[in-house]
Amino acid sequence: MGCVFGREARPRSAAAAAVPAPVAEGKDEDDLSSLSISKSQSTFCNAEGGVVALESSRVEAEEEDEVGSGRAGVNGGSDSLPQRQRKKPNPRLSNPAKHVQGEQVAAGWPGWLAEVAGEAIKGWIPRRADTFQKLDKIGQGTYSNVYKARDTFNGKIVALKKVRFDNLERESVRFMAREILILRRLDHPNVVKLEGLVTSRMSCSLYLVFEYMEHDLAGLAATPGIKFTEPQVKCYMHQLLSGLEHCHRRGVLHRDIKGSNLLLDNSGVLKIADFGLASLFDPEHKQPMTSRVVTLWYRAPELLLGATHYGVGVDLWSAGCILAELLAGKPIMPGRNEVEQLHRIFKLCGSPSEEYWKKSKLPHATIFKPQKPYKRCIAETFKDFPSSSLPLIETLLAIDPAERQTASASLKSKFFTTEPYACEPSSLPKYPPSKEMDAKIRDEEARRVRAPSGRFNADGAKKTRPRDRAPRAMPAPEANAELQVNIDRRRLVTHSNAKSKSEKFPPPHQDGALGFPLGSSRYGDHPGFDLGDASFSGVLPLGGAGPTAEPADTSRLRRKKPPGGRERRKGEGGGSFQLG
Ligand SMILES: Nc1ncnc2c1ncn2[C@@H]1O[C@H](COP(=O)(O)OP(=O)(O)OP(=O)(O)O)[C@@H](O)[C@H]1O
Repeated sequence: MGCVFGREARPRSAAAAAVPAPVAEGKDEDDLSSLSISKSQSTFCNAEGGVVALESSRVEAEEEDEVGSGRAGVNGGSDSLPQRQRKKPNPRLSNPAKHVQGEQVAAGWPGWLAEVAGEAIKGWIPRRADTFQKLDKIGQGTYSNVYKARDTFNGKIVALKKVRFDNLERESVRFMAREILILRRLDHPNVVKLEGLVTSRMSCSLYLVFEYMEHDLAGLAATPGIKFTEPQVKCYMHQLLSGLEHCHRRGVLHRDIKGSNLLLDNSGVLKIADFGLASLFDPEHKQPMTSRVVTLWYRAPELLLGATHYGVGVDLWSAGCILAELLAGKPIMPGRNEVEQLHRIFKLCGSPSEEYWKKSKLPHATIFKPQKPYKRCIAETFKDFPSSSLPLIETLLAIDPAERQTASASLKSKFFTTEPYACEPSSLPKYPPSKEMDAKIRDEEARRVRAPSGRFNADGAKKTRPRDRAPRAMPAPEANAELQVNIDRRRLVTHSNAKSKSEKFPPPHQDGALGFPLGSSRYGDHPGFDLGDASFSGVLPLGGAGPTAEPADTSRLRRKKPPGGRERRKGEGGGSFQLG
């Protein structure tokens, strides 16, 4: 598909004349070989010696000034940013001047990208597409496909995340630019590294180049026969919290911590990935943010209650859910919708104190406040967990985000300082491929094998009962709710449909984990939560409650399926093929 967005910016510099037009207009976007760029542009965009290196060393110096703190307040607590960092312009809003755009186009970037996302690509040069050999499709996200590929320069295996811009809306491009800017800010062994970008002037897609990671924690945890020991859980959690500590120190909230976004390589190293929902935050200069983030099962109560000023606590809540999930062997609060999710939270963690209801002034407090308070029962529920894990779970799953520990403080907790200690990542077992996608394929395969003896739908497909399906966490229904165009679009949708927020989630029959009882955990059984409690009668408010509390983002959802139908599954599509 050719570009329909914007005009190709005319290079102004003399160097621009040396940049030939690409030859690939109209070719299949999936085919990297269709992109052709001149030799003069073939420098790898890993311009670590340029802007990235400068940024990196500056932030590093700032990070050293940081003092890890104690509590994660609703606006980031004491995990605050140093003064110098705060003075930087908001990269979400700034874009280089026109002459810089011209230079970027001269360097090989497409005009549509330089025009809208100039700040994100600043100092980088696009990598030639034909220097990668695509090997396999390894993942599918809400707005991207992820491929395993070989870098033909050095033979290194990488992951290429292809972001499509089907209709090339500026806001979608800006949104992706935010992810790139955030990734460029981060540099830590437990955070996935953006190694470069691949694009062409005419193609309407962009490839993000990442180091390749063999597994993700959700896939691994769902692999039959894999049970994590206490030292292994400590090892994963230590890495997760170290990565989060780094993100938070650099002013980044991830806002979608869950197992499938925690990637693992064959040496046992865990890296936080998928910064598509991440946001920059500055506790000193509060900006309202959307509360419609984080996959439901890992979503903090303040978000469910509509908070628009929140901080690092939202990621730490998710980390608490993951810790308990790793020990329990299954998700601990698999709610079907926001009402049920909040109910599960209150039943396990207790309902908020009167003081919290008063001080927090959360938008949905009046709707969700239970008629009678719930008592906290984490210790009883998880009585068979290792005892040193309980204080950490207690603090990470604190209802009041001000009482939730920061990542830095969590890393100093008894959980990590008492025996048995975390094992070394390199001592973790070597697992077969185990992405969440592999787990889904395995489930589908198992269903297919069972199909002959089962009942069939009218269309001949085997009916599946909820308990046949593997648990699957529902992603946040929106991604870029802070972007005005999406806010406006959602307002329109809201007013025309007048649907409740929960209706935007996949209906119950699409979710395999519904009513999943909390039983038979690795560390003993704990009761499922009875949801038939008359004292909790939350009704979700209708949309239109304000710009940051709107229903599903349509642009991100729309991108979920590529035009033209069925996705190739892992292993399909003919093995290795040369791209260039
Ligand atoms: N560096 C990597 N190495 C290997 N696999 C990866 C890598 N990055 C992503 N993947 C795989 O691709 C999947 C989708 O990637 P990612 O989560 O970044 O995309 P997304 O479109 O932002 O997804 P989501 O819908 O979850 O927001 C991941 O769950 C993972 O299995």
